[in-house]
Amino acid sequence: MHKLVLIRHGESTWNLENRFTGWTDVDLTPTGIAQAAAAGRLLKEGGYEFDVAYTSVLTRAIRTLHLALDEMDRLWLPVVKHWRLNERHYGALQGLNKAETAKQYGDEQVLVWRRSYDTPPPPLEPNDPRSERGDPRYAKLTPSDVPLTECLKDTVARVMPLWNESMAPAILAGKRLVVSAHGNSIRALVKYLDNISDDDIVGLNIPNGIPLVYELDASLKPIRHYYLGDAAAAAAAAAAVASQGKG
Ligand SMILES: O=C(O)[C@@H](CO)OP(=O)(O)O
Repeated sequence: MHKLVLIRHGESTWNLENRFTGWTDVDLTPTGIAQAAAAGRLLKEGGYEFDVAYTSVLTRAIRTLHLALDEMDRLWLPVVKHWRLNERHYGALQGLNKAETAKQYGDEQVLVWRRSYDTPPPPLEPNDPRSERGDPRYAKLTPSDVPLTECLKDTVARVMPLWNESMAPAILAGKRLVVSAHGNSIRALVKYLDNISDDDIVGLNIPNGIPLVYELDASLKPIRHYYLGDAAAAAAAAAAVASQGKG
C-alpha cells in the first residue's frame, strides 16, 4: 500500500481578502503560516516520512511546504517545483472580490466559474498587465502553456503529464510523496484518482493547510482517503471555502 499526502497551501492574503487568485503570486497570511506549521506537526505526530516533495512554482505553496517540512525536521528533503501544480488560472477574474463578483453576476454564474468542470472564466487579454506571460519563472514555457484562463478540465490536462511522467512512477518505485499545491490543482488530482464525475466535482472543496492522505493500492487505485486531525473541522473548513463565492 502506498500513501500520498496532499496539502493545500495555508491561507493566502487573497484568500483573506476573498479575491480570485489563480496564478497571481500572493504570500501566506499569519493564519496561513500557522496552518502550514500545524500541518507539519500533524504529519510529524502521525509518524509520516517522505522521500520527495512536490510543489508548484507559486510562493504560497512553496512556503507552506517549507513551513511543514521545518516542523518535521525534514527541510533537507528533495523538492520538485513544477508549474503544472499551479493553481487553476482564473482568467480575467484574477484580483476581483468573489462576493462582489457574485453580487454583480449572481451566485449561479460565480459557481459555474469557480467549480464547473468545463466552463472557463472569461480570459485575460494577452497584453493584460495581470498576464504571467512575461514572468521569468515561465520563460522556458511556450507562451501558449501559460494560460489566459482555465476550467478544471484544462487544469486536469496540464496536471496529468506531471502525474503520469513523474509522480506516479516515483510512487510505484516506492517513494513516499508529499504534495503542497492549490485548491484546484488538488481537485484535479483528486478527480482523476477517485474518478469523480464532471457533475460531482462541483461539490468538492479543499480546505487550507490540512493534510489529505490517500492510501493507494499497488496499481495506484485509492483504497481510502482522509484528512489528518479533526475531521469535523476539515469538513467545516471545506464548507467555508464553498461559500466564499456567494454574494
Ligand atoms: O482564487 C483561487 O485561485 C482559488 C483558490 O483560492 O479559489 P476558488 O476556491 O474560488 O477556486
